[in-house]
Amino acid sequence: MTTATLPLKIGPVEIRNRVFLAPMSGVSDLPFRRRAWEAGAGLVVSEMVASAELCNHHSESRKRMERGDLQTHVVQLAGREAHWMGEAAKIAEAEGADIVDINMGCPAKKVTGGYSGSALMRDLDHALTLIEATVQAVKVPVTLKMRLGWDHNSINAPELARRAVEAGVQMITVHGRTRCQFYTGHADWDAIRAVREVISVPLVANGDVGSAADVQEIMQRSGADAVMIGRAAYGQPWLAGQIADALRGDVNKAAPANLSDYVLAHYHGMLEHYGEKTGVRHARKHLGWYMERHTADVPDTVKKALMTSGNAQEVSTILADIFSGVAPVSGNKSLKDAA
Ligand SMILES: Cc1cc2nc3c(=O)[nH]c(=O)nc-3n(C[C@H](O)[C@H](O)[C@H](O)COP(=O)(O)O)c2cc1C
Repeated sequence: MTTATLPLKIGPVEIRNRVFLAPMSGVSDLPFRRRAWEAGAGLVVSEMVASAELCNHHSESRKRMERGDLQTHVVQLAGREAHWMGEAAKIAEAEGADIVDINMGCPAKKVTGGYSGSALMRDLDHALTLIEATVQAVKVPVTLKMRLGWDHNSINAPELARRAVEAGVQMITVHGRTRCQFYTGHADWDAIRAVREVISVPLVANGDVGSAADVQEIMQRSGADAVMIGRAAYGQPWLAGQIADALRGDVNKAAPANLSDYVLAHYHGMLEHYGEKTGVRHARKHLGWYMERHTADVPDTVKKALMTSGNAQEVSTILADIFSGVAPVSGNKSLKDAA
């Protein structure tokens, strides 16, 4: 038993344990979050939703923030203008968000080029206008996810976290890399502690966590209250729940007993969520990750058929073939983006 298995409160929201699934654009859609939640993740967070697009009725933005039957729903917003952040937060709250999270960590040029995501860490006064607008717009708790800073010469996560909490933010997540590192090197778990020292609201540590031992170590080194897991969950959406089980000393109930049924259910969940045409394409990266993680000897011709077929029935048949009798492998490595 470690603190990672204890419940946590964010405002009025009860969080059942402290091992969370990270928001991942193009990955943590509703079908994936549902899998992670059912396996016992303490919290799951939507893909980032662009605030201006959401306000301008983009159907894709709505889809990214669907709640489905999730018990606790966190919608992450990205943006660069206070007005749109406030308006988008109101929409998210009206659509059932229990928590609104703000993204100040995304390093993608498409996002930072628009002065949102981690680019906001270069101008904290401006970042604060977005935070204040979001906090003032909604009654639900607002949380914030960030990196350590823009680069190693500008580590300002502690200052941003302190100012955000003063403005009313109720939980801070820190990915232990700078924006300029993108995903290179190793996340600096010790550096997150500087944020711990200036805030008393829950702190979530993130970056390169893939096992129960990692969870214990990052919490100990950073002083964080909880942990967020991203890429290590590729091909094993149950990972956060499995780690929470392990830390509780429970028999592992999170990993699927039958991988073939599990992958097929995830696949059909994606087809239902996106519609068949988009779903077939969107599912490919997940199917690639399942294969990479759990199978060793799938012939290239079969892989190719799986990754190129536009026929959902054909793909289902191949999947049943590949995964029947295969036992899930618990791995702690972060797989590369297949997309
Ligand atoms: C494909 C991908 C998409 C991501 N999308 C988001 C996002 O929408 N919002 C966000 O705050 N972070 C996003 N991240 C960052 C992750 O939440 C996390 O901070 C990062 O991957 C480090 O954690 P990890 O080492 O456990 O993967 C994304 C990361 C990846 C790999």
